[in-house]
Amino acid sequence: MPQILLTGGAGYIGSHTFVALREAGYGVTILDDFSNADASVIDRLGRLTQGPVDVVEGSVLDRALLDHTFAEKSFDGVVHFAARKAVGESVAKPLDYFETNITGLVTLAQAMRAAAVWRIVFSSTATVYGEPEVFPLTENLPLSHTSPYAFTKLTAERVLEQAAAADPFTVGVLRYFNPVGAHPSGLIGEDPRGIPDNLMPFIAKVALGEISELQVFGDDYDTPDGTCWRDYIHVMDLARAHVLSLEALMAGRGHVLNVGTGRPVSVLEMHAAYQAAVGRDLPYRIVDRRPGDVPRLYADPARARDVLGFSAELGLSEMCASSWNWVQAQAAGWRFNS
Ligand SMILES: O=c1ccn([C@@H]2O[C@H](COP(=O)(O)OP(=O)(O)O[C@H]3O[C@H](CO)[C@H](O)[C@H](O)[C@H]3O)[C@@H](O)[C@H]2O)c(=O)[nH]1
Repeated sequence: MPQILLTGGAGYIGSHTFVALREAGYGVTILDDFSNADASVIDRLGRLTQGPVDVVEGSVLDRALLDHTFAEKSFDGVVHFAARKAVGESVAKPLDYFETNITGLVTLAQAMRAAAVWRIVFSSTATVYGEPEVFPLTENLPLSHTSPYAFTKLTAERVLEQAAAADPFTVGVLRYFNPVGAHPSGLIGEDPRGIPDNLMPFIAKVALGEISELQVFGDDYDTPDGTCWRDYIHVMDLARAHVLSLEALMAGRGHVLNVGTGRPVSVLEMHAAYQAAVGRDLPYRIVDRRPGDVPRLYADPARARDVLGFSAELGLSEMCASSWNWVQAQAAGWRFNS
């Protein structure tokens, strides 16, 4: 059984990828410092995969811990999620983002090099395309950054590219578009702390009655209904893309790929789909544009299909239904009773 080190494996995308990897027959060890994840996720992963969950608690900045972890087990590859991911926070605390997202990656890559573990799947983001003007987005477009967060992801991509030019790393870079939804069991999902920044968790809180209304940030964009277009991808599809990415790395094929559906969805379309999943109207109000938002962002998913055989299978209704299932399960309090 191939063994994978999954950094950030207790987080939102990491936890779903844990399940997908276990179901695909991989042995998985999670490395997580639980700075943005609840420790109860581990029990739930155990329930979902009906087995023990190997966890190392700590940071990718801890070189001694990484060396110890790589010495304990012979790993065939690493899937690296552990990072900070809030764009707004990155503007306020850029150095924290550089430390975790860039120094963390370099420390991990150094430890991998020392242990001769050469395969890595890296979590990147569509924000590396900056403020694009050509759509859909193909991987060969020029890259830029409009926030410290985007800078860290772009820099990390380049760190890996240059490391792979010198040492035998095989690298899979996955540029996620907008991950949403949850595992159909309702046992794992996105668990943002405090008031969410992102659209779907925000609508979910409106549906739960925790927030009175959705604020739609601008309806005067150059899109059919005036609200921004994004490429939302179900986290279950995204998790599956990581398994396929690892398989390609095992076959010696590095890659840089968009992971999206290629189908843009407006804010109002997402709101309507969530209402349909919930079965009642959810209040919203149009407010001013949010600074920094780009009107359109959606993938050309062709390369991921050609290179990995990956296509997103789940649509907007499954994204909304699974999110609603998850937030209701959480609200019902099972997480405290499990
Ligand atoms: O309360 C809200 C929240 C969001 N939106 C709108 O919904 C759309 C999606 O916003 P999100 O915050 O959910 O997602 P973003 O596309 O802004 O950003 C996300 O996707 C990016 C890549 O596309 C980065 O990865 C980033 O980290 C991640 O938060 C935007 O038009 C935004 O203005 C609202 O109208 N109201």
